[in-house]
Amino acid sequence: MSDGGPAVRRLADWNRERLLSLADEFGSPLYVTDLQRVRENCARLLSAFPDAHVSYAVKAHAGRAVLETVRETDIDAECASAGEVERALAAGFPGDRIRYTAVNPPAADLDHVVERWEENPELTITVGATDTIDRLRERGFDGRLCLRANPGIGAGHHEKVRTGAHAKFGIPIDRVSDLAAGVRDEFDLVGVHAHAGSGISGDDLSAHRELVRRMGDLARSVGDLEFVAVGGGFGVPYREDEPALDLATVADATREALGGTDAQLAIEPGRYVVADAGVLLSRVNTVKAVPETTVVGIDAGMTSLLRPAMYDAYHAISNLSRPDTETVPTIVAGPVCETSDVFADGRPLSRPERGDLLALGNAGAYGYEMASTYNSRPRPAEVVLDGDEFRLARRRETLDDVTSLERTASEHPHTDQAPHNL
Ligand SMILES: Cc1ncc(COP(=O)(O)O)c(C=O)c1O
Ligand SMILES: N[C@@H](CCCC[NH3+])C(=O)O
Repeated sequence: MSDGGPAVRRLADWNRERLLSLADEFGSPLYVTDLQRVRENCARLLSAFPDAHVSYAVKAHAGRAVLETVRETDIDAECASAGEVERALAAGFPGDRIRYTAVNPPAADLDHVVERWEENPELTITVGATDTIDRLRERGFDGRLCLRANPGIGAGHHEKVRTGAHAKFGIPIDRVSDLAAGVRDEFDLVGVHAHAGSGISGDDLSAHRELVRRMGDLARSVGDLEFVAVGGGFGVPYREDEPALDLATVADATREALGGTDAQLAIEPGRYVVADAGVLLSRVNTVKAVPETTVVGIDAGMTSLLRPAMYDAYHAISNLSRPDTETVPTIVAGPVCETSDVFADGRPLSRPERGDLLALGNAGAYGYEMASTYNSRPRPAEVVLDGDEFRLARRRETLDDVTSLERTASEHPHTDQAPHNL
């Protein structure tokens, strides 16, 4: 199998001098995304799953440069909202390479996606509730439909990302066959779908296997389907000593669990494509010695990278400014007024000093995408690398951007005394 590049890319594999100079030029906090690594990750997926249909879960990183890079491979786009569909189209994905997975979709999303479907009739819509089918019907949609099952099995790195057993997602799997028979005349029923969750590790593929087995059974019971999608969720090593997921093993386990079916296997990884293609650079502004540790205050916070605050997620951190000095235990914390705005506690770091530049690894997936402007903090900029070239891909947000939606009472006087004001 041609693996398309080394399977693990650790923080130490990034070019330190290059990152230092990018932060000097573009400021911090700064996301840096390496498109060549995105390509390598896509190539590894395609070679491990040569017979599968592969879509990229756009939610992991929806930046234009990443989407264009993925589009140039044979990987399609799996979108979670009208906005993501719009971004996929703008990045050049044709409609037949876009799958929209609707989760309790707001009316505006359905209006928009159905409008796009009218122009791109090969676009596929995946639904996880009969309400969504009714609402699509009301809008005149009769195109490619996929039914999302709730398989009753969740997996993932944290309970908040285990979707497969949560009632929010999908139609209970034992009802899907009947529903499929009922909607076949009206829609072009092309597939069934499920997703266990995000961050499945190679140590335990049992949940993944069981989900795929149930989906194989479902595909056989529904019959006459183009594809059976078993979601994404392939994990990457966040800790320095964690091994990489062995994709060949996952692919073998998936094929074996699926069993014989005419429906093509479909997968939709997000994290695997972009996580190790991105780092977040952040400058130290405060160094405070406290009993037994040193608090290192940095200019990135939970508003730049939410994962540690939300999931207690681990991201490798390195002091790029002092690669060779002895380490001290530290607490690395952001500028947001929340106790959870801490990236690491007890982490050894090369003696940090004010002005040093830190890098946080594996920030390419669910990094910028989950950033916010809480505490009125502008979101970081993003630079993309491609070989020796680099360019600004998303400019830094400004304070004017953050306040731009504000309207004063004199600009928008509100005279409506209706009950909804109460
Ligand atoms: C339906 C669906 N597909 C794919 C993904 C991508 O997951 P991951 O980034 O873990 O591969 C997600 C996110 O968990 C998802 O909800
Ligand atoms: N945002 C999550 C992944 C969940 C993806 C959405 N289903 C994470 O950072 O790990």
